[in-house]
Formats: sequence, structure tokens, C-alpha cells
Amino acid sequence: MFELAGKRVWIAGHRGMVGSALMRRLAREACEIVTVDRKTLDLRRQSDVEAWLVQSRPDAIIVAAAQVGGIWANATRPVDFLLDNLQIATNIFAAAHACDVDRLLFLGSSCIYPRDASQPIAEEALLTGPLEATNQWYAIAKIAGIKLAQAYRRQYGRNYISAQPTNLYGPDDNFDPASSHVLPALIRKAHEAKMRGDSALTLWGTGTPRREFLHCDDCADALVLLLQSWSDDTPVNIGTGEDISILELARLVCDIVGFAGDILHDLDKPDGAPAKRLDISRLQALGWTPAVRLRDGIARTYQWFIRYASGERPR
Ligand SMILES: NC(=O)C1=CN([C@@H]2O[C@H](COP(=O)(O)OP(=O)(O)OC[C@H]3O[C@@H](n4cnc5c(N)ncnc54)[C@H](OP(=O)(O)O)[C@@H]3O)[C@@H](O)[C@H]2O)C=CC1
Ligand SMILES: C[C@H]1O[C@H](OP(=O)(O)OP(=O)(O)OC[C@H]2O[C@@H](n3cnc4c(=O)[nH]c(N)nc43)[C@H](O)[C@@H]2O)[C@@H](O)[C@@H](O)C1=O
Repeated sequence: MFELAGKRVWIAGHRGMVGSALMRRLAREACEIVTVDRKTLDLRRQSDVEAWLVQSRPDAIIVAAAQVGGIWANATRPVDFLLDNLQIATNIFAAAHACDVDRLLFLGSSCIYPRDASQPIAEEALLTGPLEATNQWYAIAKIAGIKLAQAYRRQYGRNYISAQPTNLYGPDDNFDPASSHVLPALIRKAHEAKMRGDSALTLWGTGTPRREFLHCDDCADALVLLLQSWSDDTPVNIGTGEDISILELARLVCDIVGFAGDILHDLDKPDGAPAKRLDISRLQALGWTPAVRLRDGIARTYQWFIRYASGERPR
């Protein structure tokens, strides 16, 4: 058990969607949250990362900083997704060990698993088959992070762990049409189509792929539980264990937003993995279950997006 009370916890990536959710969640614990923004510390620079850790001396680190994006960003910017994420992971792990930080939680992703893994995907599926082509760059960097956690434990006895979240959504998400994930993209498309009075909106791909969606507040809650209680070599999946097709998701978002037009398909855009529903039994065995139902979570995120789009920027 890692006792949070009185500890200094560095949230790397605290301004992102998951980092912001972690800020809210850790505010309920008796720990001290440590942050540094990207202008002050670029995590791709090893000596700067080490200097920051020497000076800030956290007791624990949650690595929620990464180059993150949807299927199109992953497929078209392979260097950013491979190199930035390798650098962020290697720099933080190396500096943490050098500065004697003994507790570290690294965030991977469900896309680390083989493209055709049997469903639901258990943690044991890691490295048992070829990756999905669109996000292989990001996946390789995330797998390196998972292996670094295991390697530092094996060689130096460090208490470093990793978690693999499913597709996440919520406030502070990226709503940029080109680089976002599907859920924020659909919220924006449906909202703008409604406002313009369009007769249709356009989905990327066939709409047949299935995805699992977890609210970022639920993810943060699971991460804090793992930080406190997981001290094992093996990674842990974080999700709901339930999935939905992209077409069904689009219909749900349109219903919540109030857009009644048609749904068209851009078949020049990739489908990506056919499915990636996670087996969450390892996390459930710790007593954890998600609290936010998908419809409620989307409705709350839509309200956040309306305020964001109107320039209120609620972050
Ligand atoms: N979103 C999702 O669906 C999923 C996310 N994950 C993982 O969860 C974690 C958090 O993702 P999410 O919150 O969605 O991502 P965001 O893009 O919302 O946040 C990423 C954060 O990382 C920071 N960052 C990126 N590059 C650098 C850098 N070179 N130096 C310093 N800071 C940097 C960003 O800083 P700034 O704000 O200044 O840009 C931002 O605060 C990531 O590890 C991601 O891989 C895993 C599964 C699914
Ligand atoms: C979290 C995970 O996220 C990424 O993987 P992904 O799940 O494939 O990403 P996605 O959310 O962008 O798409 C999900 C599905 O939805 C379809 N789709 C329809 N219409 C839009 C659309 O308008 N935008 C987007 N982005 N997708 C759309 C899209 O074609 C695909 O079939 C990884 O690269 C990696 O970064 C990772 O870890």
C-alpha cells in the first residue's frame, strides 16, 4: 500500500484531459500536488527533466503527459507519436530513478494490444500479435514505457507500475476536427451541423468498428486506486468492459445534441482496429467499478463543449 497522505505527487501533463481529472481527484487526498507547465519544462529534454526532479523532489509521479490524438493524427504524424512519446517515457523513468523517486505510474493505452486480439482483451495479450497499423508508432512508444516500468522493477527493485486506459473522453478533451478522437469529434460535428441547419454529418470510415469509452473522471479514480494499491510487474487495464459501434455512438451523440439529420460515411478515412474492448477483471478485483454512464458522460461533456465553444473556456 502506497500511503498518499503527506506525499508530494507530480502529475506530468496536468493541463491535459486526464491530468486535469487527476488534479480534481487528488485534491480529495491529503497529498501535495506538484506541477510544471510545458513552457517551463519540455519533457523531451532529458537534462531539463532531471534538473526539475532534483529541484522538485516528488515522492511519486503519474505520467499523464504524452503526444495524444485520434486515428488521423496517429496515422499522419508517426514521428511525433513515436519519438515524443519515447522521449517523454525514457526521460521521466531515467530521471525518477536517478533522483530516487520510488513510486511511478505510467499511462499506456488500449492500443498497445494486437490489432486482432480476442475480445475482451486481457493484459496477457500484450506482444502476442501484430499491432494496428494506424497507431503502431504510438503503441511502440507506450509498450516501451510499460517495459521500462517492468525493467526498473526487475533490475533496481523500483515500485514502478503501468495502467492501460481504454478510449477516454470528458472535459478538457481535444475538439479539433483533424486531430481529436472520435467522441469529441462527433460532439462538435453534431453541434455545428445542428447550428448550421445541415441535413447530414459525415463519419469517418464504415462506422462498424467498436470502441469502449470511459469518462476521464472514472479513469482518474482508477489511477489513484492503482497508485495506492498496485505493486506488481503486470500492467492493469482501465475501462468499462462494454463497447459500442461507431455508428451507434454517432446516433447516441446526435440524440443528445439534438441533431436529427442523416449520417454519411467518408470511406477514404481509416477504420482502425475492428474492436478493442478491455477485460477489466484485474481492476474489478480491487473493488473498482466505473461511476459515469456513457449517455450521462456525453451529455455532461456536451455542456462543457458549449461553454468552451462560446469562448468561456471552463478549464
Ligand atoms: N485520451 C485518450 O483517449 C487516452 C489517453 N491515454 C493516455 O493518457 C494520458 C493522458 O492523455 P490525455 O489527457 O488524453 O492527453 P492530453 O493531450 O489532453 O494531455 C497531454 C498532456 O501532456 C502534455 N505534454 C505533451 N507533450 C509534452 C512535452 N513535450 N512536454 C511537456 N508536456 C507535454 C500536454 O501539455 P500541454 O497541455 O501544454 O499541451 C498535456 O498537458 C496519455 O499518456 C495518453 O497516452 C490512454 C488511453 C486513451
Ligand atoms: C485512444 C486511442 O485512439 C486512437 O485509436 P482509435 O480508437 O481508432 O481512434 P479514434 O477515436 O480517432 O477513432 C475511433 C473510430 O472512430 C472513427 N471515426 C468516425 N468519425 C470520426 C471522426 O470524425 N474523428 C475521429 N477521430 N474518428 C472518427 C474512426 O475512423 C475509428 O474507426 C489511437 O490512434 C490511439 O491514439 C489510442 O490510444
